[in-house]
Amino acid sequence: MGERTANVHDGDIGRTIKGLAEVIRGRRGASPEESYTARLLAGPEDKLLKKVAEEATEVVMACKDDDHDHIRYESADLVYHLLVTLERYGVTIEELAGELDARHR
Ligand SMILES: N=c1c2ncn([C@@H]3O[C@H](COP(=O)(O)OP(=O)(O)OP(=O)(O)O)[C@@H](O)[C@H]3O)c2ncn1[C@@H]1O[C@H](COP(=O)(O)O)[C@@H](O)[C@H]1O
Repeated sequence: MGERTANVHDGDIGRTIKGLAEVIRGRRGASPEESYTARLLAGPEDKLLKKVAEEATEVVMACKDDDHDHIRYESADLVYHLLVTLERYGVTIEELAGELDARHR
């Protein structure tokens, strides 16, 4: 975990998530040898779905340890794998935002 550190951020999570989703979309058709994301998008469905479950479990375990940095790190892994999942199954980031917005308006 230590090789990646938290950056101070301007708080525009929407821009960050959208940018990452665009990078992930751009990996469709990329070389699986060169891109982990391309492997998740084009490889066995179960490989991706197991990663989502595994990363969610890691977030839970970090919470049980009350380990702030680890929670942040594992949550980033989970969000990334969730975004890859949305891309693979054709759910856009705009649809996700619409779903969330509809719940608090
Ligand atoms: N945000 C991420 C990101 N978060 C986590 N990961 C990868 O997710 C994997 C999770 O780590 P694990 O230790 O659980 O798994 P592993 O042992 O490495 O791999 P497997 O067990 O799944 O085979 C690691 O390989 C991480 O590098 C990510 N890989 C890519 N991205 C983003 O995706 C972009 C495209 O990356 P490529 O995949 O290189 O095209 C990058 O620029 C990043 O912005």
